[in-house]
Amino acid sequence: MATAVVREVPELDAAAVAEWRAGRRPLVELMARAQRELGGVAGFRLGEGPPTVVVTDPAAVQHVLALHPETYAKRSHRARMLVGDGVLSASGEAWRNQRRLLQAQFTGPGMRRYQHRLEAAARATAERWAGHARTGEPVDVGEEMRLFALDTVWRALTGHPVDAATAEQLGGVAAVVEALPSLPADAVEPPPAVAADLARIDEVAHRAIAAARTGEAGPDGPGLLHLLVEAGEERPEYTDALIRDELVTLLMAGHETTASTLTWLYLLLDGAPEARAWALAAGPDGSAGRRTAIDALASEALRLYPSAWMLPRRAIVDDVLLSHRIEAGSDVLSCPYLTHRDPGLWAEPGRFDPRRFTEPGGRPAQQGAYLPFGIGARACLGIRFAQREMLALLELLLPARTVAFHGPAPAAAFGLTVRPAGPTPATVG
Ligand code: HEM
Repeated sequence: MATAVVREVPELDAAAVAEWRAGRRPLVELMARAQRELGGVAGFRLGEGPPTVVVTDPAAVQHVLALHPETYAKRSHRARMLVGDGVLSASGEAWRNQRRLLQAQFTGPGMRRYQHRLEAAARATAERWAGHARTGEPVDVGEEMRLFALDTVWRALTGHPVDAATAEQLGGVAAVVEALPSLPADAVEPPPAVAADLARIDEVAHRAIAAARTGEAGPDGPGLLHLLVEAGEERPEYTDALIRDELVTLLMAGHETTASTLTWLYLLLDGAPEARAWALAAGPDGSAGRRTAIDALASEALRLYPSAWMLPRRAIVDDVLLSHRIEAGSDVLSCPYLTHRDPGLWAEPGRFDPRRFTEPGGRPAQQGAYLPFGIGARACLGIRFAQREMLALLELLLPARTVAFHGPAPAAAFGLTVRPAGPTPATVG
């Protein structure tokens, strides 16, 4: 039987890495160069030890994330400062149990319970935008979307709409998410500004936990937080610390991502007004045709700007990945952002065209070629939640309101998520 030849991962040379370091450019640029020059499994060395491996080939992405999660362990070192032992960063048996408890809330009957809360949050935003349109006062679209996404997840968690003071305090989540990637990899203590934000977030979390324990359920019935508090009554592992971590995890994973996707979508529509017209022409209000088209708008925004643009893992044993030798200890970085823009997979990858998601053959058939929500056991827990909340909002806003940005779209900032690097002021019409 023929044995496949196993070779080393091709690597950028030290000069390329030194040039990148000297330019103080974001990591995504070095990753993009590795992919461009060396292909879908490519490496570079950032220090002593094994190389960092960038994985963009769909079959390799599938291997790492979906087929061999036990070989490629999730690495959430920096995120842990914010989300502690929550389901996003937990591992092994603890992760399995935590995921099982939450999973039911995000599928079938659980999701049905939250549907009208998503819709209520969407209506509240649509009403606010109607006010902005009347007064003509400028809005920051990114901030508006953050408020919407926060309100949605807060209603799911607590049963109550988010109040202004809580929303203000939780602004720290965005600040922490922004600050974390620039901390040294071995940082144990957060710097003072991050520590202050974390303290404010903790205060909100502990207040919400106390309210879930003693207070009344919200007007929409109990929230997900009540479920966690109840779990704490029966299962010793659900301490207040873990309930806090789970709450902050859901707040972070569940609002930064959706908010930046919606903001990117509006920025992209600004450059492609025909796409909005196409979606509105796909069917009347509330029709299946309109919904499919709106989903396609969101899918295409997530192709160009997948909020979780990089999915880091660490090889915990030696492996062979598409005939490349992977050494135990290597950082293996899947990168939906680069896979989604690979010209070998996508026609005219830089162009915003939602029809890719509605027309036959519009997108690559390979698994692993499109993964804004990740793939495999650690894929996003909130896929349906995110899709439904975005649909609920866009069904109301797209036909009713126009958005005129006051300047060109900001560049992308690649932190834990990919966000617009600056404010996004606009007038709503
Ligand atoms: C457009 C919006 C969203 C995007 C693009 C997104 C993307 C992702 C991705 C790519 C992962 C996998 C990370 C990895 O493999 O390392 C993930 C995990 C996760 N997401 Fe989302 N997400 C979104 C919205 C949400 C929402 C609304 C929630 C909850 C309300 C949520 C909760 C989670 C959780 C808890 C995990 C960790 C799952 C685990 O490790 O078992 N996400 N998300």
